[in-house]
Amino acid sequence: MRDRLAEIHDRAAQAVDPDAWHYLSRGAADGLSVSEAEAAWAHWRLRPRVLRDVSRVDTSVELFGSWATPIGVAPTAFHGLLTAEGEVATAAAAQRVGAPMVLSSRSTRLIEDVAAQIDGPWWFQVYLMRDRSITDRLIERAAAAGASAMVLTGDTPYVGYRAPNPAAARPIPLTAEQSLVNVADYLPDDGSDPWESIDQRPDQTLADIDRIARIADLPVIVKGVLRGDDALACLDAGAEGVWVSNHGGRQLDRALPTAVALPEVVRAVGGAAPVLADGGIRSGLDALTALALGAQAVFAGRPVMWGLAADGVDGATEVLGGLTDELRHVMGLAGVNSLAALERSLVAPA
Ligand SMILES: Cc1cc2nc3c(=O)[nH]c(=O)nc-3n(C[C@H](O)[C@H](O)[C@H](O)COP(=O)(O)O)c2cc1C
Ligand SMILES: CCCCC(=O)C(=O)O
Repeated sequence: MRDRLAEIHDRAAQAVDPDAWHYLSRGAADGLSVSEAEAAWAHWRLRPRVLRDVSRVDTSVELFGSWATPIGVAPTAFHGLLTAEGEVATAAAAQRVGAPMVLSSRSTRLIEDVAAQIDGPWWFQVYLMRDRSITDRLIERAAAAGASAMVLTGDTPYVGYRAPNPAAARPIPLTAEQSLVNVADYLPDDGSDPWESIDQRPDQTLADIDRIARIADLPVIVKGVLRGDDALACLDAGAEGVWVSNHGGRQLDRALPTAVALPEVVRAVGGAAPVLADGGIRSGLDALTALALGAQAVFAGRPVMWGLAADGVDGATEVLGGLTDELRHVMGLAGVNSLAALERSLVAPA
C-alpha cells in the first residue's frame, strides 16, 4: 500500500490548489510530531503465530455500529478543497468499504447531505464553537441525521501554530459558502465577522462530555487523549470511549506519537471502554500494530484526503479499501483470523 499511497499522494499534490495542499500537509510549529508519526509505528516488531487457519480472515468490528473494517475516516475539515463533492464523496467511499466515517464539524457540505450517502450509522466530530448554541444545533442535527456517536475533540481549544506558506495568497482557500454551509442560518446578521461565532472555544472542560451526551442522547468519545490519567478522567466524566491522537501533529508540536502513547492509555483503561487511535497510519502493518497494542479501531486522516483529491470517491475508496485489504493480508501472515484474536503479545518493542 505504501507505493500506491505514494502515487496517490503525488497525484493529489498536483491536483489541488497549492494553498490547500499546504493546509492539509502542515504540522504545527517545527513539524516534529507530524514527521515522526509514521516512523513511530515501525518501532514495534511483530511476534506472529504459526499454523493457525487463516483461510478466512475477518476484519469486521462492532463499535457504536457494525463495520466491515476497523480502519475508518478520521474527521478532517473542508473536503470541498479537495473534490467538488466534498464530504458527500468521502461518505460514499466509506459506505462502499463499510468503514466508520467521522464527519468534521468543519464540513463543507450539509450534514444531512453527507448522512444521506450512508446506509447505517456514522459519527459526528464536535468542536465547541464560541457561540455554544451553534454547536448544540449541529449536534442535534447530526443526531437526527443518523449519527451513532459524538467525537469530542479535546486537543483543539484553539488551532495550533502552523507556519504560513510565504507563497500562499490565503491560509485556507475556502469560499464563505463552503466554510459556513452548516451554520449560515445561525449567524448574526449585524455584519460582524462570521468566524467569530464559530471559532474554537478555549474554555472547554470535562463537563462538556456529559453536556454533549445529553444533547445528542448518544455516546461521546474524546479525541486527542495522550495520557492514561486523562483517559480515566474522561471516562469518569461520562465518556464511553477515548481516541489516542496528536491531531496529525497539527496542534501541540512535540506531543507524543500515538504509537508511543497508545500502550499507556490501553493499560490505564483496562478494557473498561474502547480505545481508538489515529496518526501516521499508512499501511496494513501500521493498523495491525495499533490494533494489537489494544486499539479497537484506527483512523486515517491525510491519506483519505489524498485519495479524494487524486480521484474523488474512487480515490478515497481505493485508500480505505487498500488499507483494509493489506490489514487482512498481514493479519493472516501473523496467524490471526479475526480482530478478537488480536492480542498484545503479537507486538514487542524493536
Ligand atoms: C487537513 C486536516 C484537517 C483536520 N481537521 C480536523 C477536524 O476538523 N477535526 C478533528 O477532530 N481533527 C481534524 N484533523 C485531525 C485528524 O482527525 C487526525 O487526527 C489526523 O489527521 C490523523 O493523522 P494522519 O493525517 O497522519 O492520518 C485534521 C487533520 C488534517 C490533516
Ligand atoms: C480551522 C479549523 C480546524 C480544523 C483542524 O482541525 C485542522 O486544521 O487541524
